[in-house]
Amino acid sequence: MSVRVVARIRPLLEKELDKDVIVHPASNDDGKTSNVVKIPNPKNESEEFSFAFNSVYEQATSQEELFTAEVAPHIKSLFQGLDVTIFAYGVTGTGKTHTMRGGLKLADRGVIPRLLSGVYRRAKKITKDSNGETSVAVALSYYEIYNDKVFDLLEPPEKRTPSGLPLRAEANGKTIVAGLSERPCQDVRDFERLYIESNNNRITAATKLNAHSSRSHAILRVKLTQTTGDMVRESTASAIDLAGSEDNRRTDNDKERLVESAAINKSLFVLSQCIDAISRGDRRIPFRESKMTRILSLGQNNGITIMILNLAPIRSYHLDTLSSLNVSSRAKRIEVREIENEVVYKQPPRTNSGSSSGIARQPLRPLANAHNIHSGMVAAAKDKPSDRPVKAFSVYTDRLKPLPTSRPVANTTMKRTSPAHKRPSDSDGNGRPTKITRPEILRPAPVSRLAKPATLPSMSADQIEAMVEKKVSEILASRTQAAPAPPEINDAVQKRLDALEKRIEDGRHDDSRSEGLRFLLMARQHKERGEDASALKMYEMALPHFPGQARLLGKIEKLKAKLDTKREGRGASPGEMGDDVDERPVTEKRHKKPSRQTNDDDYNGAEADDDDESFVGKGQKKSKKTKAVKGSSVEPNAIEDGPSSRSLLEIVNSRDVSMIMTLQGFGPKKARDLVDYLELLSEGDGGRIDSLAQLRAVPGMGGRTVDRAYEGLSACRAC
Ligand SMILES: Nc1ncnc2c1ncn2[C@@H]1O[C@H](COP(=O)(O)OP(=O)(O)OP(=O)(O)O)[C@@H](O)[C@H]1O
Repeated sequence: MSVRVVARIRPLLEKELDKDVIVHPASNDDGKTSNVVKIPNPKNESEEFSFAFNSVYEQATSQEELFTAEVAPHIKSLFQGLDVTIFAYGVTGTGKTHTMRGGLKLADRGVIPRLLSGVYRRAKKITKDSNGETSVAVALSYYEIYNDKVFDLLEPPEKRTPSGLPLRAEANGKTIVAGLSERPCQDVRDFERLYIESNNNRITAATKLNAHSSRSHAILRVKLTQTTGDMVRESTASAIDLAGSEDNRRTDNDKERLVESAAINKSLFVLSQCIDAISRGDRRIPFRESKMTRILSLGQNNGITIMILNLAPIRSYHLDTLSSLNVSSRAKRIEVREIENEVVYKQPPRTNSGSSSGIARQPLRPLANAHNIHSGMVAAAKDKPSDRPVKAFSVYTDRLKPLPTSRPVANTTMKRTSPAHKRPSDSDGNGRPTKITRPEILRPAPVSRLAKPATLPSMSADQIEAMVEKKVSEILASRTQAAPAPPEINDAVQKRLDALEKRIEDGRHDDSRSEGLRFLLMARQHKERGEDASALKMYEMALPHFPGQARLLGKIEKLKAKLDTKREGRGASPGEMGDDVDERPVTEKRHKKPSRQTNDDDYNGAEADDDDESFVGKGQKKSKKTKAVKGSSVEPNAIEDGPSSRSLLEIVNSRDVSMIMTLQGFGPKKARDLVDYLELLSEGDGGRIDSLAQLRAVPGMGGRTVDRAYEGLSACRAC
């Protein structure tokens, strides 16, 4: 099934009462809320963009209504052995913490306390119905990712180490936090005490945009262990309150807040890149570029995933809201394998006779390694398809078109024709919203609070679902074939990188060494992707941790020479250097004499069996490199084909003003002018810009702007 994405629009806050409300759910003809969120086009207020979700919850939706509709149905699945992930996403101050945690009053309790109440209630029932044969144990872990470091929230802050806890990939593909504590929790009271206590350990601060802004991503992991005789099954519910993205032009953040904000924005940027890459069908998904995305592992985790997009309804959030609508509407296309966790036996494993349901099963593992356990009773129930959660695709989905040749068509018919017949479409294949002429008079807020799934009269939901799934598979398959393969890291190299990462995360090094090894790891990853300038930057950042290390110095010199040759060969500005753009940190560092003699053990341990040339798949790449160093005519297409160029052109061709404004050097005017130009183009030859050269030639653009935008993206990839 795909990730279920629902939007929740928060009510106006007291201080906002005179503000202009611009975000609202579309209404069906019967006056009920549809699954579409509408927001004006910032450059033409007479038009509205529409974004379709699996459900939309308007301002007056209560905590209970949201929980009952979106989370409660999955508690049963959790007990059937499926992992459930619920996460709140949105700009700062839009209600993520309110949704996930909520207030202390009964009616204000958010998803997390309600989830726990539901879990205990069901556990009690299961134990009672089985006459005590099945027991259910609940254990909690709770941690935050702050400035890309993981801290245990069940431990007091003074116990934190500055580098935080390491992540580790398990053999079953799950990413876990090594050394995280886990506390058994007997009942709701036990949970509430622990939860309130540990929330005090979470880092929040007052910002201009939110008086209690979460400065970290908080992840609560509820582990359920069901035991019946010698059979045990574990499943996990993860509830994640992401920190909100913030536009620092609006925050007046001080230095500390800015550092936090940069870490938050970077991880959310990586998340959006992951979502884009998955929805494009890319082979490489940049999960590893932030801890939050590694842990979330969107589309990699089995089970059920629900994304709650929190939205503020007012104008001051306009561009930020558009941007998060864009990202989240793409997330709907992410497929998650719905695999139940395996029954494990306390005694030597027996043959699993009950696995004929066609569900992909994981092999039996000994209890010590068991992650996911299931009671016999529940296992028996898995054959009943009716117990499975409702599929997210059931009625609404994006109207998918192949990327990105299509351009959005102004949809003027949707406004008044029966929405039951017209599938509201939020986007073209690129997640771009459909423009809809704005009604002259806005309808009053819909009477119904909860969005009901739309129905199509002539086809059953199953038929539609099958049709949509088929279409999606076809499109993804054709994209995979058509899309230029992103630079891939070959298996052998990936293994080495993983080994190095494991070594770092084993934590056998002091902080400085670990930090140095991390930079080496990143350097190698960049180098593998052909991003030499970024690799150089990382090697240079590793240098202070391995002072005087001759081979490291050698690598740095080699890379510098390579980049210099390229630059001279091309006679181009740094912005034209593709991923090899010169983004070196302060040069003095490089020439500084090392202050102490190095102990090279760690460095050699990390780099041991490979020098620059042998590291990368030997022979064939080597010849490419030689060419690259020598050639002035080398790779004129490397810039155009590089990942940063592709991202830049993709953002430009999205014609999304808010997205374009995220590019370095693009203010609102430049972004709007560019979109206008693209609109003009589309009347002629397709309306796309296919190369940086073409972008530079756009009237009023200027080569420098393109270079700056390019550099900004390259730096983002490097940071
Ligand atoms: N549905 C709602 N009903 C009533 N108040 C709400 C609702 N959603 C949010 N609020 C209020 O809006 C304010 C901001 O909400 P909250 O702190 O949850 O935002 P956030 O998205 O978690 O922000 P950040 O990312 O900065 O942590 C709070 O005062 C909260 O009580």
